[in-house]
Amino acid sequence: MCRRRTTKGWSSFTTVSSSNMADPWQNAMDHAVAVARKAGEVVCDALRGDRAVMTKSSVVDLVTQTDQKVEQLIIQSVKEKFPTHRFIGEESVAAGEPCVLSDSPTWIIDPIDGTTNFVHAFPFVAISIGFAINKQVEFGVVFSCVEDKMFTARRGKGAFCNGEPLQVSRQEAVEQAMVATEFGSDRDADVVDKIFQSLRNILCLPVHGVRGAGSAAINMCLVASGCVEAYYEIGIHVWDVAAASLIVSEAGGVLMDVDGGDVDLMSRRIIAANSKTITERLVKAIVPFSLPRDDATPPKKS
Ligand SMILES: O=P([O-])([O-])O[C@@H]1[C@H](O)[C@H](O)[C@@H](O)[C@H](O)[C@H]1O
Ligand SMILES: [Mg+2]
Ligand SMILES: [Mg+2]
Repeated sequence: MCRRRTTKGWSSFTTVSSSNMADPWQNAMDHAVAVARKAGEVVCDALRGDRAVMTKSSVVDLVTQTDQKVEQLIIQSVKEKFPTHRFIGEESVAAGEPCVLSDSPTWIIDPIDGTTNFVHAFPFVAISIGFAINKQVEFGVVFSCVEDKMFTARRGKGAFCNGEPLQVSRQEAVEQAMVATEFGSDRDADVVDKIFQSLRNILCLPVHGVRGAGSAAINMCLVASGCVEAYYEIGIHVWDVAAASLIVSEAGGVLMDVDGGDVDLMSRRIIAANSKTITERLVKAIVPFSLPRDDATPPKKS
């Protein structure tokens, strides 16, 4: 109990700590968790059936009807509860919607992160839902549905997997680190050469090992869980990493651009790591290159 001075003398009042204050986005976060779980059921059901494959930007950039169906399921259910909110969804952008992150409340959705895994029934696929206001991610939900792992983070309140708190690894010696990365879906020979050059540099640091789950969001949750020290990739999109970026930072991790600058979720490049020390070692080893930004893509629809 504290005392404060009023015009009529001293009165008592109780301080309210920020952790006691009602969270204005708790409803939205609960909804994200519920709809991610429902989406996970759809994805796991589809894994047991036929999965017809279509392609997008290249013959190895895959999409299925399940990606499109799950994105619509998520967007429709959010719209019913939060009709004024905006969306950036992977498959909506592929269909011509703009990829714009304004200051308005925006849901950033990857209906299936790991579509290539999904097509091959390689059991690491996730539903990723980030929520941003004023261009800052407020909460992130990544549901690795085959593993039945629900990763969540609320800005300033920590990161969790199935309700258990997450903490990044404390290992700061890169020579004892495990690093995750992906090859992505760009098969341009120059790009592939740069990816291999980075991989060679990192293997020769040396590191204990290099892994890749086939899902950017799951790789980042592995960083948050302390199973790998770092994940990096050039070629990801904002919907791959928005939710998981908060899960990593709330678990005590670091986010950076591959050139050592500030992370920019629209830039298509990221390092997510347990520490600044490991991140800086990786910056020296990665051969950086640039791709068209997500928010530079002109909308196909007027
Ligand atoms: O297309 P998608 O399966 O949602 O997402 C892809 C996966 O996260 C993959 O691991 C990564 O290498 C690609 O860069 C992403 O685009
Ligand atoms: Mg993805
Ligand atoms: Mg996807």
